[in-house]
Amino acid sequence: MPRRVPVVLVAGHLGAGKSTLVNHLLRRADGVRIGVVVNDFGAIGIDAMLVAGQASAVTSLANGCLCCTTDANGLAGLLAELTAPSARLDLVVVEASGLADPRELVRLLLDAIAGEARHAAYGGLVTVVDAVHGEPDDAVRLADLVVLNQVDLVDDPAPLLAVLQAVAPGPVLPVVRGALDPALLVDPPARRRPPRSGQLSFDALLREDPGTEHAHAHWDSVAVERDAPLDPARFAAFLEAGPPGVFRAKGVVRFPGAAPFVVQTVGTAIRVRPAPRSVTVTGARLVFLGVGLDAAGLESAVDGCAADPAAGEPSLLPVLRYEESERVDAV
Ligand SMILES: Nc1nc2c(ncn2[C@@H]2O[C@H](COP(=O)(O)OP(=O)(O)OP(=O)(O)O)[C@@H](O)[C@H]2O)c(=O)[nH]1
Repeated sequence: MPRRVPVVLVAGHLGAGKSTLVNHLLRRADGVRIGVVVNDFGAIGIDAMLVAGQASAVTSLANGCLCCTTDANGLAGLLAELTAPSARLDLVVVEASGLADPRELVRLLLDAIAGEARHAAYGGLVTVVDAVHGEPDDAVRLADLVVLNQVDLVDDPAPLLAVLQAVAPGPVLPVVRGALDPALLVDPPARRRPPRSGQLSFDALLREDPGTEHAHAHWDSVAVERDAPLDPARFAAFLEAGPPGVFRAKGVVRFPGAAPFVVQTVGTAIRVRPAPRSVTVTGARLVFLGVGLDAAGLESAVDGCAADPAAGEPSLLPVLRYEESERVDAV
């Protein structure tokens, strides 16, 4: 059955390192098939990438500029194609022009998902900030993930990091040369197989060359499992608040008197759907992915969502308002 393909928006000022980050994702895709929408083909060296098989699909908007696309048509049609099951992509990355208004971009993406691009899912707004000139702006305030790039060019990135952390709703990840791990954005596909012994894949060969790439910046994942069911209102409030440091979360959860649900979040964008019948969980099985995660804090926050056995069967409405249509499987 087809699944939804996350679409990630990459925003940031001119020269912040957006193309460098997209390049890194492509080089280090490690089996994740990435489609890219760019304004400027030159910046990424797309032709070379297609020849080398690094980019699975690369395209640009007809008028060449995402920030000038006011109708969802240009973007929605493009995303519908890239996320169609026949395109067999795992992730689509849209690199915005440095001039694009991030709020407008997110609106365009959500309109596209609600309309023509029905196999797409919101994959998050990733805002690239350069450590030399960066400052908190709208793109930071809206970001699901802030990538603080070019930290090699400053003596101490800590003061700007603290400022960004204070205003950004999600995590801030300090990196050099856009070294963001695609696995933070999307789960690596199950079809990926290790290369046969004695033979390096193209991805692996690229990784072998220490001159081409920096290692991914460090991020965390925390798994929390509980046997008892959760309270829908408490759990929804926990997700809506955006647990500190979490970029995305996924898992299965059971509420009193109901069959289990699959839950996925990116920032505070929440999606739930009934779990397949094969899923047997009495409480919660959740994984949180982010930066600087506090495992004990997340565990106690999930404990705080426990249902009160004496309270009977609570209403599922606080959770069901995030239920997605049945048209396609979730990611
Ligand atoms: N020293 C250093 N240079 C970097 C880093 N990241 C990117 N650069 C360089 O910074 C310049 C700008 O990077 P780009 O990736 O083109 O920036 P961009 O945000 O795509 O720029 P526009 O497309 O003009 O908006 C390039 O020369 C990169 O090689 C970094 O972490 N450290």
